[in-house]
Amino acid sequence: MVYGLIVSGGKGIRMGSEIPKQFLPLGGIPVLIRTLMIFDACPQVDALVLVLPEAYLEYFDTLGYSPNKPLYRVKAGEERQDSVRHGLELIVELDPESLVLIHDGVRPLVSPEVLETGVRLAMIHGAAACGVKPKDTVKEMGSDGLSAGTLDRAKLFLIHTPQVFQSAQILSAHRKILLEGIPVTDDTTVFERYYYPVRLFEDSYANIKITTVEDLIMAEALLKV
Ligand SMILES: Nc1ccn([C@@H]2O[C@H](COP(=O)(O)OP(=O)(O)OP(=O)(O)O)[C@@H](O)[C@H]2O)c(=O)n1
Ligand SMILES: C[C@](O)(CO)[C@H](O)COP(=O)(O)O
Repeated sequence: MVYGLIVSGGKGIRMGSEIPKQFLPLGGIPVLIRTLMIFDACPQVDALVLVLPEAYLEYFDTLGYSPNKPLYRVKAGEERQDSVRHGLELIVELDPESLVLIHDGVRPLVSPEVLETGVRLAMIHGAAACGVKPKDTVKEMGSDGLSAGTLDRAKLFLIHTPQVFQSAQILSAHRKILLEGIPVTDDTTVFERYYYPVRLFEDSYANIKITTVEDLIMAEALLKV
């Protein structure tokens, strides 16, 4: 089995909207529903696990979308890594041999090709994640606000989601990092700490994470391309 784990349990503090950003309309359709529709239409994905804030577990029904694939709802945790772990616990209980595509619910412009490539590469290499090369020069900045060198762009990769793993391995890695008390913002960081390097592959620059108001404006524009 291949599961799509869509983490949508955040508060969207940086967006500053009344409802969490995953429920805001993008071209008339809530951000999260756009993301779910792409996973629901993906032939490589068998079932969906959706992580939601506790207060929005039932609110989801009011959005009027019922996917064709089985959809399981899971309560979010305090941080993203807790939400991911909650989803993985259910997935491993359902099928310990499965693959999982972990994806931010607030990346509604992900392409079907990236889902397909992620699954294919994870089947070959064990784990795969998409991202893009930086377009800007990247500086290090000291705590004094002064420049402290320039990083070699050729060696840098800005990581996106989906990130694809064997469900049991990534759950075990998440449990270990929790015990170590290390905070993380993405799952490749967790995986490579206890297993092996992740196969990286290029994504579209359009697969943005909707974080602040500017991102919503950009996403609206990208929908028209
Ligand atoms: N406790 C959390 C925190 C985040 N997420 C999800 O992880 C993805 C990426 O997180 P981010 O953009 O940081 O979302 P928020 O945490 O909602 O944003 P903010 O930090 O501005 O509050 C989002 O789909 C978000 O809903 C989650 O499932 N559970
Ligand atoms: C997982 C992620 O989307 C990869 O770009 C990102 O790390 C999430 O970070 P955030 O701090 O939770 O926005």
